Amino acid sequence: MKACIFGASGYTGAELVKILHKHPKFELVNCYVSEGSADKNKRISDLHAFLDLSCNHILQGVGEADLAEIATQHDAIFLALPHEVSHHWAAKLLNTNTLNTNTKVFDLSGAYRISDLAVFENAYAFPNAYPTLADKAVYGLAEWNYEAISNAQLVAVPGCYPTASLTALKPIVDSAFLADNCIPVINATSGVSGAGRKASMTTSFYEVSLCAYGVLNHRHMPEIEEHARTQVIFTPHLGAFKRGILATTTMFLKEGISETDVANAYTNAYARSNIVRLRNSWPKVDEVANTPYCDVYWKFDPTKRCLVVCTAIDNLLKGAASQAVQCANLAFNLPDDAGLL
Ligand SMILES: NC(=O)C1=CN([C@@H]2O[C@H](COP(=O)(O)OP(=O)(O)OC[C@H]3O[C@@H](n4cnc5c(N)ncnc54)[C@H](OP(=O)(O)O)[C@@H]3O)[C@@H](O)[C@H]2O)C=CC1
Ligand SMILES: CC(=O)N[C@@H](CCC(=O)OP(=O)(O)O)C(=O)O
Repeated sequence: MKACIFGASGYTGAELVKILHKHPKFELVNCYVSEGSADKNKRISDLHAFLDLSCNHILQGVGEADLAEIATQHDAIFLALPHEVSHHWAAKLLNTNTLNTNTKVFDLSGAYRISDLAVFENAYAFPNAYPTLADKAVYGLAEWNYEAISNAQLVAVPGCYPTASLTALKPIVDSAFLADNCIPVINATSGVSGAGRKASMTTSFYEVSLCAYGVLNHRHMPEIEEHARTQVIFTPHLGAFKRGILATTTMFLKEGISETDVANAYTNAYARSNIVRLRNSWPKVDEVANTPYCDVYWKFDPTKRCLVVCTAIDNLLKGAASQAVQCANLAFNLPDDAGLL
């Protein structure tokens, strides 16, 4: 299957290049940046020296006028672009007049993750101009949506914090174990690569120090709430490390739920997955950095009825690029972990 990446010079784009270059079934044929990009015409392995030298794709500058033709040339199209750009470009690429019947788009941005368009506009500060497409987009939380992803033409790959948070929340919420009136509390810390490659004051080396941000108004809170089907209190933090997220989710469970019930909920939910790993000790970001895994560990106090769950992922991989490839694998009838482990 022929694949291409838009935004290949960015942090998640480069991780996609690394995975697809070695993937047994996808052939990476084109890597794109914007028409005016400072990185246009550079070799991707010169820009990101962690890539194999054999990965010698030249970054091609493209604009909206090129999309119709590009859509006919690829089976799998990965968008590692800013939200506003993905929002328009996914719609252009999926124009039914130009689309190969089998072409599928995997959008790493937040443009199509929230189905309620008023909630979306409030979180992203721009309206979704393509409600029909938004309606068709499938949320790519791989372990929870195998079948819908297999049949999707547009997959909205989840955000990094929502991936870590939902992996902890969903086994409990879907089992109806959450105590009445309990609003789960999620505190999560991300490395600076979560903010992307473009230089900014907040991610500059001298400025970064462990700190909360986006308190009670981060755009990932409504994304988590929609897909967990519960309200949450989500507080992100920026940590002084490069990659990884540790999310700690605290919730109260209904009376009568036992430690075994909790263990069964997680074991059953992730029995099929080689990517979500139920651990025997508290996960660390360094143990998942540069891997596609999501590590999970919990402790339940039946007397207090309090459950604390820690999940750890690499924000650039399970939080973005490797989950996008998990979705592409499913969409092309491959095992979800093909080319990832
Ligand atoms: N970083 C992370 O941990 C995660 C990121 N995401 C999402 O994935 C997407 C990519 O993120 P990330 O890789 O971090 O971002 P980066 O800032 O590192 O990369 C963005 C890429 O988009 C390209 N780009 C920027 N503006 C335009 C434009 N107008 N037209 C075409 N291309 C453009 C850039 O190249 P150039 O400007 O040179 O053209 C670059 O290749 C974002 O939507 C982000 O929200 C999702 C989950 C986790
Ligand atoms: C540390 C940091 O800045 N993280 C980013 C989240 C990155 C992510 O998941 O991206 P989406 O934008 O695709 O949702 C943030 O808080 O905005």
